[in-house]
Amino acid sequence: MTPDNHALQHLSLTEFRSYERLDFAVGGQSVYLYGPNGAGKTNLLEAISVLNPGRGLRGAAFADLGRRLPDEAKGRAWGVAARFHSGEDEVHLGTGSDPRDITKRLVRLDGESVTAARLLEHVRLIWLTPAQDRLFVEARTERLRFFDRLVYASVPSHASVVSAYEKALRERLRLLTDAYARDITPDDAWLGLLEQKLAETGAQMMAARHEARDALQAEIEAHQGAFPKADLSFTGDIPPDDLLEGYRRARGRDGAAGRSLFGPHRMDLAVLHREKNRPAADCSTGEQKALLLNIILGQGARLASTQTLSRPILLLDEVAAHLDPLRRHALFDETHALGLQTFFTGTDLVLFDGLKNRALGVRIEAGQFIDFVD
Ligand SMILES: Nc1ncnc2c1ncn2[C@@H]1O[C@H](COP(=O)(O)OP(=O)(O)OP(=O)(O)O)[C@@H](O)[C@H]1O
Repeated sequence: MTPDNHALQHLSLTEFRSYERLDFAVGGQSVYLYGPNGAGKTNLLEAISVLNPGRGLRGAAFADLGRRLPDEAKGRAWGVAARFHSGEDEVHLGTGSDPRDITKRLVRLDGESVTAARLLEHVRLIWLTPAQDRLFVEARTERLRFFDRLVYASVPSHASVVSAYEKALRERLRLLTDAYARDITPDDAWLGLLEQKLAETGAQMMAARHEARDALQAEIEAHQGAFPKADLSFTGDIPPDDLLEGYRRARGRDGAAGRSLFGPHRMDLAVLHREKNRPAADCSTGEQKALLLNIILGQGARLASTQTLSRPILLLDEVAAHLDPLRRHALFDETHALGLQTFFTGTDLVLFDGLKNRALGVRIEAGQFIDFVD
């Protein structure tokens, strides 16, 4: 396979999880990592996943990512560095512990300190992990977070809009609960400003979610794959013009409840198994996984079709083992046809038969690369 120009070429880890040091010449290829439980396969995917804003694919705090020996109380300072080819240029990205505050991380782009949001200009990530197997049955906030991640892969500003919204929401709630506890009237001018900000960012947030949903659904329609089609919609949608008044009216209730009960943060992603006409939550475990893959591949197609230099990266942790051979091969074919740089993990080499000559195979044992299979 010829290395792709716009893909991840090289990855280095320093004191990251179980890896003291790792230099991996990815060469722009798709990769399958195989080896026994606890070998360090997911840790490697997690290292790639921190090349985006927010937490990585395990949702772990940054302080927990550093290598920690059994007798050490806390993790060491860690770092992940990656080299991409973008067109004619090489791009060097790095992220790791902030020495001033281990709970934070620093991000570098070609040696310069930048905000984490800048990573989205160069790395477009999608991931699917065993933790997401329960996505359709767990709390609404997890589904929304999952969907927001799909949104900001194509609309990078969505990440900062969501965080500005959440910050204003927290401030407003603090004012309201404080006023409620002390039985006083909250500062109207201050609340008004916060609600103005909520209405503005809330409207932007909803618009971006709808746009992403429409684009994703269009890809799902266009795609004749082996996975069942998902119909995506939202519940809890609010007309943007009603936002400001809605927050104002919810003040008393929110202060008393200690929760923000009104706003687009309470939206939910509804997913229907089209063929069965059944909500995803009522589908079998295998069907739910297949629906998720339909969504993930739709997202892959959506990102692959947009004109940017970087090739989307797909991280699929322990996905291959859960599919029957027909679907597994379909997954290999589809990710390859979409031109995604995919990282698969699994315990057995035999799972990846269908990837011969299309991906680089790496055997991992106890945090060491043991063997390469081309
Ligand atoms: N901060 C850390 N420092 C040192 N080791 C760690 C740290 N965090 C996790 N580990 C260890 O990393 C090892 C590898 O974990 P990982 O999840 O990558 O395994 P895996 O190969 O994906 O296994 P499985 O097939 O069971 O999913 C585990 O034994 C875990 O205890």
